[in-house]
Amino acid sequence: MDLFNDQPESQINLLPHNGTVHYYGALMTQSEAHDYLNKLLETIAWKNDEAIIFGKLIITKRKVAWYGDSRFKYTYSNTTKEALPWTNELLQLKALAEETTGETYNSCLLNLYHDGSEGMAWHSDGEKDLKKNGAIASMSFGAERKFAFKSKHTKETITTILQNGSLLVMKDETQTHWLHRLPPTKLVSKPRVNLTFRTIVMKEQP
Ligand SMILES: O=C(O)CCC(=O)C(=O)O
Ligand SMILES: [Fe+2]
Repeated sequence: MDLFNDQPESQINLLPHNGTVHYYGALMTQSEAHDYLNKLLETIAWKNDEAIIFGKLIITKRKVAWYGDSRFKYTYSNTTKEALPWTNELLQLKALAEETTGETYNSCLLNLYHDGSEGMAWHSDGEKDLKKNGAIASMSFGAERKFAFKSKHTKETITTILQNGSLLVMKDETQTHWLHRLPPTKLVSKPRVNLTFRTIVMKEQP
């Protein structure tokens, strides 16, 4: 809480217009967050990500994993992934994200950045399998990294720092009007794991 502002940090919208982003800061002690980082590094089925960009198969250094309520299929960057069943830690963290944000989620995309040389380029999470304007809850473990938003219209940018054990939520029209990215940095040599809890819309799945 800031002395000159009686709103708790989590109620402040980081975006000036056309979307809502709340940052809750760390939801647990640094040592609890560290234990989660180690557990996630050990128990998640990490794989290098594959994307088809301009018809070319790209394999990223960053690792990813995809978990969900049932064996959801999820398509992004022209590749389709099938969700694995929740682990104990993911169920605990999903419950914490749901309780804190007052929303529910049915799936989680995980990213492992081995060090600051790995990041994620400007994008928005507007895939058609996602609930339109649904909340996306982003939890971070390990190295602190900068996270940035850029308006698709005015190009203004907003930057924040995602701490170990922290939660940020993006909702309303954020994905329609803003891009976000995780910039690479030479200042970070430790790993970071990010979890984004999402809502996939149930469709007829083969
Ligand atoms: O690592 C992060 O904080 C962002 C991840 C992200 O934007 C995504 O998975 O869509
Ligand atoms: Fe994203």
